[in-house]
Amino acid sequence: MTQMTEAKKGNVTPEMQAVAEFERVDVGKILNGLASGRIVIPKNINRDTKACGIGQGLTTKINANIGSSSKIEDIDLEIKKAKLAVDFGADAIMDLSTGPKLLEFRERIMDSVDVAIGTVPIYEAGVVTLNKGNEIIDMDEDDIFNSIIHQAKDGVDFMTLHCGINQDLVYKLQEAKRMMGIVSRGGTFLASWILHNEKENPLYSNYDYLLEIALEYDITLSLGDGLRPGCQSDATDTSQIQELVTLGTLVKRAQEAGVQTMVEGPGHVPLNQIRANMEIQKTLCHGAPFYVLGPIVTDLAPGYDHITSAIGGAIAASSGADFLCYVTPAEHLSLPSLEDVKEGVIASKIAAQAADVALGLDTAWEKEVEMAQARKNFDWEKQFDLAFDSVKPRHYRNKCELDDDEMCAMCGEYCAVKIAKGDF
Ligand SMILES: C[C@H]1O[C@@H](n2cnc3c(N)ncnc32)[C@H](O)[C@@H]1O
Ligand SMILES: Cc1ncc(COP(=O)(O)O)c(N)n1
Ligand code: MET
Ligand code: SF4
Ligand SMILES: [Zn+2]
Repeated sequence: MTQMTEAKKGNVTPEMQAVAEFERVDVGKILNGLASGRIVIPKNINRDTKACGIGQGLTTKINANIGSSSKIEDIDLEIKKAKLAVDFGADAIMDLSTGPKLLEFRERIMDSVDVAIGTVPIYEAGVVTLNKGNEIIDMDEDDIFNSIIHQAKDGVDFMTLHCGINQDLVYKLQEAKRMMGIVSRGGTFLASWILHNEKENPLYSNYDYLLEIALEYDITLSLGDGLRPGCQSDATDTSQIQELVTLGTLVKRAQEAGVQTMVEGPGHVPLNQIRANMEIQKTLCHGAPFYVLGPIVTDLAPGYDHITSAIGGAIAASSGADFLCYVTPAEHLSLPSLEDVKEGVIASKIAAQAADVALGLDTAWEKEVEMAQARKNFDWEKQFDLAFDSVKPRHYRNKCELDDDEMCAMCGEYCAVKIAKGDF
């Protein structure tokens, strides 16, 4: 049973009901969205995950990535990051750990938050192989599928699976002479495996087996973009689009099988190409929810990539993307700190809300109206309460002590809002 197979039968699950109430839409809309593959609710049958709908007509959701790397492995810090991200409004957490203790990390992280948890099982397959003293290219098909099954049993709700990066596309990429080659970690694991073993990507050749596993546990597939562009000049190139065409065929097979499916997208994309990218994805991928990383709209701001991504994310979500993967100020430089996680989540929340306002969603507009009323009424506590970050604005407000609540230190006595209040 999956949320999708139930929806196809016309059965409303408690998760569909919860999503409808949260979004304040008719449950029939959620049912139809799930049945047609335009909405997903990532929730493994083995996990008590808070229901969260992602897709057409729903508010834009955001994901925060956390996890260890081979250079930094601190479980308590990663758990703090996961909790902080959820406190600041992350709808999902991806554990992207690749440190030697990744198995223990995933278990502890899954226990510490109740939002949907995503992973990239090929990382586990790779790290387990390395831990045995072998190279990543020595993985066999069983290693890959065993990681997927193991994580499915453990309750992982959605999985990034780079099913579209097949042998043909890897050879074509060698001819294409891209500026940045491959920047996807899972994508490089598989591409180098394909080249060295001269074999087809098992996630592509054994896709039907993958669908069987997903169906059994209700794993939401997040079809990975192994060939996403890693710089502005690689965006929307032949390799990226060829992979998307392949992903479109895989989406259709998953939807027919009753497996919930999203598609992952770029990456690094010039602002003027974002809308077209979203439209092409929706068309080629049969309306499946689109989960984008950024997009980063200029590569000249390392240290500020939460901003380059929020700009791209706002355009993306207002033109069709449904799920934004946060990017932190540490992107391209290091593992994020707690402060970086907070900034990444807030930047994504800004992008999501900006898009939802542009899309005319009632729930988004109501909050905007409430904030305007609080500003007009000089209700500072209400403003802090409505803010994505309630600490920072309070700190600014308190920097200058004022004996009058009806102004701030910007205009002081000449506060326009105060002067206008009686007359307008
Ligand atoms: C694909 C995306 O995942 C991010 N990413 C990869 N590994 C981690 C990690 N351990 N913690 C946080 N983010 C990570 C990259 O920075 C990129 O933005
Ligand atoms: C939106 C999105 N895209 C991709 C990945 C996986 O990362 P990678 O492809 O580098 O393994 C991810 N976690 N989220
Ligand atoms: C180019 S470094 C890898 C992560 C990167 N930001 C990306 O687009 O996927
Ligand atoms: S430069 Fe850093 S972020 Fe980019 S792929 Fe290499 S290790 Fe990952
Ligand atoms: Zn990048």
